[in-house]
Amino acid sequence: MAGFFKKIFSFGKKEVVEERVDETAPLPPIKWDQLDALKPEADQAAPEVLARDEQQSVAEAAPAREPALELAPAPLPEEPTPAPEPTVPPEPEPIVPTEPEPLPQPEEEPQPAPEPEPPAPEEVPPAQPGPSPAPEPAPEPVPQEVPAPAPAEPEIAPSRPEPQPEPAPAEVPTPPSEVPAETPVPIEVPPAETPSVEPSAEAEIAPPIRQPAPVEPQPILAEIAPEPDALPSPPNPAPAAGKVTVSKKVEQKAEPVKAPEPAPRRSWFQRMREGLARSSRELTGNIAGVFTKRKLDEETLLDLEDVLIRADLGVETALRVTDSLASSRYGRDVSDAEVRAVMAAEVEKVLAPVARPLELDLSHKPHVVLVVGVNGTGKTTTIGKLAAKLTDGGLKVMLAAGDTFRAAAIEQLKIWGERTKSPVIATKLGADAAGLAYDAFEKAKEAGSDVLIIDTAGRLQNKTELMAELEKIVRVLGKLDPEAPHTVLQTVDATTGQNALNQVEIFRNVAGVNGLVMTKLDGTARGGILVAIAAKHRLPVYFIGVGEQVDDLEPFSASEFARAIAGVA
Ligand SMILES: Nc1nc2c(ncn2[C@@H]2O[C@H](COP(=O)(O)OP(=O)(O)OP(=O)(O)O)[C@@H](O)[C@H]2O)c(=O)[nH]1
Repeated sequence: MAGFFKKIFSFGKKEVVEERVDETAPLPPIKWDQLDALKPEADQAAPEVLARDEQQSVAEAAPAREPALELAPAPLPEEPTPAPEPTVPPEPEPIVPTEPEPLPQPEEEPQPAPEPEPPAPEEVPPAQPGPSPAPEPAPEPVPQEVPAPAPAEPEIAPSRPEPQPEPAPAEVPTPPSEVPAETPVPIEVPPAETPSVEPSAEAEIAPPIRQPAPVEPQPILAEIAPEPDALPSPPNPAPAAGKVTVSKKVEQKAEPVKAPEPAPRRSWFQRMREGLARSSRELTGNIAGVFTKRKLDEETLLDLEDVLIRADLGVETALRVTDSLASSRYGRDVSDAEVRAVMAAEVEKVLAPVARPLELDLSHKPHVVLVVGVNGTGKTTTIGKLAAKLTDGGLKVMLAAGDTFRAAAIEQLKIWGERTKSPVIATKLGADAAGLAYDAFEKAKEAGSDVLIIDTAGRLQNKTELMAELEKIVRVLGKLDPEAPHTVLQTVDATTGQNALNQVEIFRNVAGVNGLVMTKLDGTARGGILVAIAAKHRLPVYFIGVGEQVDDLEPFSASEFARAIAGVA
């Protein structure tokens, strides 16, 4: 003590602070009376508050002790030091026993709590200043200012129930944005008053906290909204699926059928040239490649020979062209145009003998035309086209459905008969074709027909049966007229290439073919095969087919075909 007073008088106020730390052991007597007067309630509630604080949260207990420490400084130098001492021991003591206690405490307090709750809404206006958490710690640390905090304590209770009613109904619908504003309030409120209000307050406070939950159903409604949007959409797919798609398909199928109808406006020569354009482009292009800045020598001649053979013109025609070039232009510069001109001339020479018009001997009543050829080469179509020409020329025509193996072939011929106003003789499917030909010949005689055109099957799958059938037809017709059939036409599909040569060979031997119709010259790159067939078989080529329409059958012209395939104007 002596040292203590010495330092006070000698060093003054500054050193007083240092001495407090040094002399902690001996302390002046504490005026407990004054302290009790200052905080009558706090003394008793102190252990309870500590228990609450520890149980509820450490953060809450902290402010409760701080006021106790602040109470000590009130007596200035003497009290500050003792303050921490008494407060420190009570803290650990209540911790253990209070753990079970806090549970009953909230139960006891809630009973008085409900009482202030009802008045709470009435005191709402005054409570607003009170609800601030500040007053709660204030009463304990500042007993001198008791008047101000003292009333605040009773107000705190009502003020806390106040936020409860506020969030309950009114704030729930409000957006979650209000929740953060309220969150600070519940954080400060719970320490002292929550126990009394917890049962009801939590139940009521929960809703605002659960506000996001009620908000969630709203987005659910929003999700439901798009569904009804999908409902109105059905009207769109309905017309789209029912009308648009179907109409498109129909139009796509109808357009190509309607397209060929206006085709007749182009001349057959134009269609032939267009059809042979592929053959011509390939051929002339290759020729130009051979004769680009090159003199005519053995090598160029061999190259040209290869080009012509690959164009299906045949070896004979190719040699004719190269021999012609070598005899007149060997060793000289030759342009591709000159080569194409020579080629056109030589091809025309090959075709000219076979390019002959179809002659009908009407002394025969009827003149019998037997049409043969491999399936799909255009027999039935060619018969229809030919019947149209004959009927247009005033001739009386009868048709015979000799292809008894295909119902479609019979029906197709009947259609052509209706178009050309020509009667069609047909029998049941699978009947003897020779017997049908015999009956048709008799009926044509009886009807006084000028021409009888007989369709036949073209099944090369069974060549023996095919040959037997064709031979039988010819034999039966000969019984009625030794010279019948007077004309045997074979349809040759230009797209078949070299195989067409073999087909002509077969049918010529079996049926005595004496004339050809080259079909499908429109749009093929293998038109040169006609030259090869003409050169090899030397059979008359009466017509060429340049389309599927009734007027797409044209007389064959050697010069026009030669110029078209050679690319010569
Ligand atoms: N582009 C084009 N198509 C043709 C020509 N000639 C026939 N056609 C088509 O070729 C297909 C076959 O013709 P058809 O007359 O049935 O041939 P077919 O030899 O009678 O065939 P089968 O009845 O099976 O023996 C059909 O779709 C015809 O329209 C033609 O010159 N040019």
